[in-house]
Amino acid sequence: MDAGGTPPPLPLLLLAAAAALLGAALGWLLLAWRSAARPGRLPPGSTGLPLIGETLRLIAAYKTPNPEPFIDERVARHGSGVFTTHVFGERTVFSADPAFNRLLLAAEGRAVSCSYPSSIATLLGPRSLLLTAGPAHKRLHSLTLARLGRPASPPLLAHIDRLVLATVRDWGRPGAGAGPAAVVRLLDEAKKITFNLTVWQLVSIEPGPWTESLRREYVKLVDGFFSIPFPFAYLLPFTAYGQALKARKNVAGALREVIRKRMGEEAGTGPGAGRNGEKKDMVEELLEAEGGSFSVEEMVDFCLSLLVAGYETTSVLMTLAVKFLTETPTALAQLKEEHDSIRHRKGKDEQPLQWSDYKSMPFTQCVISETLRVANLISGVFRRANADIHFKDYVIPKGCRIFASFRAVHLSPEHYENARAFDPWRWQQSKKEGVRVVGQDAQQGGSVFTPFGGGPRLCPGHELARVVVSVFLHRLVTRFSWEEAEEDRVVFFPTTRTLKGYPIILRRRPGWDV
Ligand code: HEM
Repeated sequence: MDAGGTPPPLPLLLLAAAAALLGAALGWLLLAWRSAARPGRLPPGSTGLPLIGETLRLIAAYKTPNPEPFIDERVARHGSGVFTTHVFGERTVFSADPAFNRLLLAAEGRAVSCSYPSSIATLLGPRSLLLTAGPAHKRLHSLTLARLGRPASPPLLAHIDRLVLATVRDWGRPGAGAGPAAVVRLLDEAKKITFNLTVWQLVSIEPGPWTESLRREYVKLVDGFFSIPFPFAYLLPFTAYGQALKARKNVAGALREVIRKRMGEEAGTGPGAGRNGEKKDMVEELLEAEGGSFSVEEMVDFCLSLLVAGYETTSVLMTLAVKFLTETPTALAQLKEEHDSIRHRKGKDEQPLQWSDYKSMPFTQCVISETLRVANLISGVFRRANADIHFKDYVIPKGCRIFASFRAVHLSPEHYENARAFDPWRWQQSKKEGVRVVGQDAQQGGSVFTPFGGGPRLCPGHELARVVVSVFLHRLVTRFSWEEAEEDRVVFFPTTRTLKGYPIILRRRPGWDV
């Protein structure tokens, strides 16, 4: 204001605003330059535009068929596999460096903690395994591993086989398609299998009207993870997030009812009612764990986190394995040979698969590893620094968000020859060289190849996912040949999947009628 109290003229205000904006932009540039130039400081980088940072560039890259340049260009520009950017409202250190990723995974719960946006945390529930930390996380994680880490258990393998067979038999039914051919959207079928399997593992309920109605609600809940969490969304049931909150309530309610009923039954039968002392499902495991100290709400959140964690990932893995095989006929032929020989050994009838059969699928394992490497279903994990982290010449300050990109490592020519091609035979080579290639492995293969993460949060479903996909491929390739019903492509935003769910035309193979 001037001495007379009259407001300054408009051009002056505009000038002042322009000066303020210029000042802010200069300050921004200076910060970005400082972060790029000073050793012993933040990793080099650019934080992009004020507020939105590089979010739009990241999203634009992931909306193309080839998102790699977003990371490639920054790694090349800054000459470092660890760089600073600003995405989704926050400054974030991005890591494309396997050594730093390894350090971050191992430091979970100490120097770093996993971090989810509050909108996702609300949908998961406060006691979800994905959100708990410290000793509570440790006991929940080992309980999960104890249950899921034994896919070799005969009842589980037999059940997976039964479930897959029931689904593929449906495809063979007259009416499922024209004549001997049926059109199926593979991703939808894979999701049905995955969901029904998880429900069975949790509460021993077979597919039927109850599981179908649970699944309908569950799908709305999962949609909420990728929607905009408007404030007071619970008052806005027409928004996707509002619907997801309502669906969460319904799914939790259905699980709560089953758990309460089981608590009543358990009180009548006493502990250890399962076969040979083996617990029949996850709820039985929880009811008896730690002297029965888990509350109903803890069990509900726990079951929900297992439903969420394995659903999309395993179903997309199944779908993309088939897509990549279809596009690589020599690999498909080799895979068929492997599975036909198992079937011939067992006879043509529907003898269930056994653990020894699973163990005689070495090429299938190569196909699964390669699909995981190329597809990067979990492209990386977010962590938050609990303390200043020193790596090379850099210091990542306490409180900073960090993204460990598995995708950048898996698709880097520095770590894999011809890294962007689907080549399942590369894993045969690595086996010859004595490199084991599963998640946690401390040897070379494991430290670079981390589709299932690592450290204290290593995916407890990693072996189970492999078994499910192997059984699925076995039943698919021994019974059917197929072709794409229409062109489909892999998309990466908001998650990796195929755009149309991969519709295929299936034909029963002669002599292997369903
Ligand atoms: C292709 C399939 C799968 C992939 C690629 C995958 C990947 C991952 C990754 C990368 C993590 C680590 C997250 C982090 O460090 O923050 C994780 C955690 C987890 N996964 Fe999986 N997963 C798959 C299948 C499954 C299945 C089938 C289940 C169970 C039914 C499962 C249950 C979990 C759980 C409960 C966690 C959380 C562990 C914790 O926070 O302690 N996953 N998964």
